[in-house]
Parts: sequence; C-alpha cells; structure tokens
Amino acid sequence: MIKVENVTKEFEHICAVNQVSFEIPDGSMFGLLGTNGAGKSTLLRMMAGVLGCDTGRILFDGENIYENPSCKSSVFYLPDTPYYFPNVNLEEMVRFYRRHYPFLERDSAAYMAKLLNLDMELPLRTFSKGMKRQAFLILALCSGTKYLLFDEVFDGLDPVMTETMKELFRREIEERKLTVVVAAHKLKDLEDICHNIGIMHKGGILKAGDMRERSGNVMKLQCVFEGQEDMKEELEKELQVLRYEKEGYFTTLVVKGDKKEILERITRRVPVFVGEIPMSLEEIFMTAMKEAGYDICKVFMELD
Ligand SMILES: Nc1ncnc2c1ncn2[C@@H]1O[C@H](COP(=O)(O)OP(=O)(O)OP(=O)(O)O)[C@@H](O)[C@H]1O
Repeated sequence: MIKVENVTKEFEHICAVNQVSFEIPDGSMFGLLGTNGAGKSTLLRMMAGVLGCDTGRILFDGENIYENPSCKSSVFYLPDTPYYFPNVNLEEMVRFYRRHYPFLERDSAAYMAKLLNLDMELPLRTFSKGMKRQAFLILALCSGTKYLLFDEVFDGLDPVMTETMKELFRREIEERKLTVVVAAHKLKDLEDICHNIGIMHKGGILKAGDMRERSGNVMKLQCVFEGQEDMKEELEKELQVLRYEKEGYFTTLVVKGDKKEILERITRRVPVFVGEIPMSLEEIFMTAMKEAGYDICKVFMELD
C-alpha cells in the first residue's frame, strides 16, 4: 500500500504541493489528474524518492521511500521524458536497469520486444516517440517491481498499442497485485483502467477516491420531457445545473446537489423518461475544476 501523508513541497515562492494526503491500495491503478502546473510531476518525483518532502512523508508498505535504497528498489519511476545514453539500444538498457532491478529478466524483455515488433539491437535514438515509450514500458513491466510510477503513460502510443499496454497492465494488476500510479492529461485513456483517481489543482488535492463513487454529489441524467419543451430556465431556477444539453427528444443534465431531491424535482415535471447515466472522467474533472474556479469561460473572461 502507498500512503501519502500530509506532503508539502515549496520551490522558492511557489507551493508546488500543498498538504496532500491519500492512500493507494495494492493491486490497483491510481490516476493523478490535474491542470498544468498543478503539482503532479513534483508529487510523483517525491513518491519516487527522487525529491524530498518539506513536510509529511510517503510510505510504501510502511517504509519511507526518501533516501531508502531498499524501498526504492520496489518502485520503478518513469518520467515524462526518460533519459537514455546517446547510442544505447534496448538490449543495453536492460543490462543497465538490471543493476537497480535484479528481477528484470532479459528473456521476458526480449519476448515482449518481439511481441511489439521492437528491434532490441537498434539504438533507441532511431525509434519513433511511440516506439521509445514502448521500450520504456517494457523495462517497467519487466522490472518485477511491485510499484510503477508513470508521468504520462500512454502518451505517443497509437490506439492499438494503448489497448495492448492496458491489457498487459490489467493482467499484472490482477495476477501479481501490481500497483500503478499514472499522472496524466489524456483522461479518456484512463477511463476504463483506473480504479481510483486524485484530482490536483494549485498544489492541492480537490478529489480523491474510488472511480465508482467519483462523481460525489454530482449527477448526470438523461431525460425526455413531454412536448419537447426547453426546460433550461425552469430547471436552473430550482437546481444547480452544471450542464444542460438538448438534442432532439433527449435532454442531458449534469446537476449538483442531493440526488433524491434532484430526482424529485425532475419527476415533478412528469418526464416521459428519466435515467441516471455514469459521468465520464473528463466530465468529473471539468466539474471539479469549475467548482475550483478554473473553467474555460473564466479563462476567456480574464483574456477580455
Ligand atoms: N525545480 C523547480 N523549481 C521551481 N519551480 C518548480 C520546479 N519544479 C516545478 N516547479 C513549479 O511547481 C509547480 C508544479 O509543477 P509540476 O511540474 O509539478 O506540475 P504538473 O502538474 O506536473 O504540470 P504539467 O501538467 O504542466 O506537467 C509549477 O508552478 C512549477 O512552475
């Protein structure tokens, strides 16, 4: 289990991470989402033990990772743009990484490289962006560590490769209780694989929790009202409507508040149909940002 306890990090006058706490259970994937400059990479670097915390601590199975080599050997960290030596190939990278991760088996890496059509003898510098990402994901998956930390994971991969990698992660998560933390912007890629998410903004965590309960007190509804009337103004008077969209017969609503009360007020209008539908990760993120005062309308208002 990973425990992030009251962690803070300041750079000169910037508070990059501000009193952040959450837990990640074993055998799960945690998506660390957030706006640009929210503090995701800084937090991830602290989780990898590369950077010390100003306050708080980060524990992996009860051990503080900072300046703790034995704890670090159970964690594989992949930064946004991983470093590799100028003329090195995947074969040599495997040998290099084996110094830190003795369970990394050359044969498993070669098997995966063959599966993904990557030539282990060619210098990494000749690989495309997506091929480089594949090479580092092979190293990560074959490292045998219990924990993987990624600053962007599927970035640069084509849709087929993204699904292939997801499937490999799913298997490892299920079979050997691998725990993965991913800092990401592309929320769609994480939708069907993350168990828990944390949304960061300006150094703090706005939301953290289970994907199934992630929408909290926000509800997405699809309704059909008699006579196709536009209910926007009427509903906005009584409910905190965050999104209203009407397409043909269907009205889609994202509403904040007590779920029972929302349904009661909507059924008072005698809809032909009303049903709750799950919110996408993007909608949850946008809603959390709107509540935090960071939304597209405001950005444009500030520009005017
Ligand atoms: N080495 C550093 N020195 C000074 N400030 C830094 C340093 N590293 C990060 N920061 C600042 O800390 C804040 C958080 O940066 P961080 O890179 O963690 O954000 P992020 O969420 O990963 O952003 P992005 O999504 O844009 O990659 C930013 O304001 C950034 O300018």
